[in-house]
Amino acid sequence: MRPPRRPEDDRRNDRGAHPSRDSGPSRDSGPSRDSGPSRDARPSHDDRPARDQAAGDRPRGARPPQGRDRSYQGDRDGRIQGGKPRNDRYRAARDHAHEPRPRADFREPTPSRAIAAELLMDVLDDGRPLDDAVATHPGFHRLEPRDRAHARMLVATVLRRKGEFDRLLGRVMQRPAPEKAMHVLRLGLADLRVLSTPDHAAVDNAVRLAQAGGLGGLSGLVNAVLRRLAAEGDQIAAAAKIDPKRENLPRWLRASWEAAYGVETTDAIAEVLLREPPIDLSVRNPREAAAWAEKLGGRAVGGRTVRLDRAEGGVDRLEGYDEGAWWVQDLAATLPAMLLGDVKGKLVYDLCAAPGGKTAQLAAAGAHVTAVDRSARRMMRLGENMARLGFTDVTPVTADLLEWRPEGAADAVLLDAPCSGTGTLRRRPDLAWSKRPDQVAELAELQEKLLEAALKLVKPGGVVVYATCSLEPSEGEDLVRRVLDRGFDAERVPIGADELPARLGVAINAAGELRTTPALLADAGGMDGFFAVRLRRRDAA
Ligand SMILES: C[S@@+](CC[C@H](N)C(=O)[O-])C[C@H]1O[C@@H](n2cnc3c(N)ncnc32)[C@H](O)[C@@H]1O
Repeated sequence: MRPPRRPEDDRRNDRGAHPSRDSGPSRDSGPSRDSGPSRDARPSHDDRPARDQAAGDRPRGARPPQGRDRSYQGDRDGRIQGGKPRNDRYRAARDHAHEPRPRADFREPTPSRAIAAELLMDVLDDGRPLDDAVATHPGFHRLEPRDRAHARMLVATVLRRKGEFDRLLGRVMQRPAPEKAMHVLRLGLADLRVLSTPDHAAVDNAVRLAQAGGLGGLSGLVNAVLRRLAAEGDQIAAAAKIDPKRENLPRWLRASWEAAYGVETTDAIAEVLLREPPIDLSVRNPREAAAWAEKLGGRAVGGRTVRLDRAEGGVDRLEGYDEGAWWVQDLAATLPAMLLGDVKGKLVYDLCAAPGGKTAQLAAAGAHVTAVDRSARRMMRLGENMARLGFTDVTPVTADLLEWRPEGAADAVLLDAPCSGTGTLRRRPDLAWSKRPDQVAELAELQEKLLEAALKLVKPGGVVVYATCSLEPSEGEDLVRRVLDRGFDAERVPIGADELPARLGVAINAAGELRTTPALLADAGGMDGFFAVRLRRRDAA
């Protein structure tokens, strides 16, 4: 079913803040999962070597570029079709992943669409993380806030629906168009099928966009394809059994989730991933969550979260931002720090801490926090965030956890390990098309080492909470089992439902670990997929 049309000719999405993790330097591009406690509107660059970044937790890794001439079909498993061998192209993209490249691929028909098309080229063709592409696109930042939000919404919609759109296009096109034209068509479908733009405006905009992109020779094709899909899209989708929740995940990801969670839950997750997520704010004083919800026109969910549908003009324009009353953090991302229990007055090592969402939680709870991260750039953000929030009892350390040797052990440790981020696809839909299974395996190796290092940094009898924002068991449940089976001097301390906010007890698995998925509390807007386990280092004999 298509959503009802809105009457405006060229509907601009009016969500002021598009939540995405570290989503670029404008204040109207809000952050998300644990984008850290600032307005979080900065590029998610970090300064690790390119190779590590590619394997890192955040969308650092350039995906294998897919070539502008890639076919519109058959890329759901991320395979490259034709062109240079994948590794060369991947390496090339990775080496240049952080270079801002001025785009001038499209002259503007409507500025937000031209920029959306260029961002799609950055992300899907050149393998750049969306947040980075947005952060470094000069034209994007020259747009009015409303147009920026619209451009982001268009890009996110295409990234969320790419599988479905490509199948639809495949039903009506005899052969693939050049990839640049495919982006124009995908944007047209975003308008037509999701964003409720009236048919004639959607088609017209796409034709003008094609012309503006030097694709004038294909404007007839764009016109014909989109007109046909405007008129018959629903019937064509039904006849071809194109089900959005089944089409929009790469095959390997779907297979991984079906194996871990079953088909029904995977469908439910996929369904949530189609929707724009809410903006979650963590309130400094959890007792004030309801009051802040009322002030900001949101609703209180979980322990300390205020959930907003939108933030007109950006989160940093909201009341409470300047005074540091809250920070942006997905509801699920608030849970791992809660598992440390009462940390007041304790020395806590927050490992892999930047940009500081969990550091802020620990500091707000009265812990003496040492926040360690190897990324100088992200640590700078952590420093800014702590300054805005007024937390003075945080000691920042820029260091590689695998080499860090503090003077003493901590009372408690939180390790929020770098991961594939597949739990955060609601806010970072580009990850679906950039992550690959071999990267997940590489990350699991790193996570194991980091967990072993973390266990050595807590006093005997102290607890370590290990967390990732991944839905892959290889970065969560399986990894912990492996580490414990190897005879590590640690044991799980099962999580109790009474330690979690209401309705989240269901997220505790049989081993007493936390496993959230985006389908949890779907009726209230869902949450990121997170894994967390609490381990106690055994007392020395
Ligand atoms: C999931 S993010 C942390 C998010 C953060 N805990 C928060 O709540 O805002 C993972 C972090 O791990 C850091 N990291 C990756 N490898 C590391 C290592 N070997 N040593 C220290 N930090 C590392 C990355 O720089 C990144 O900031």
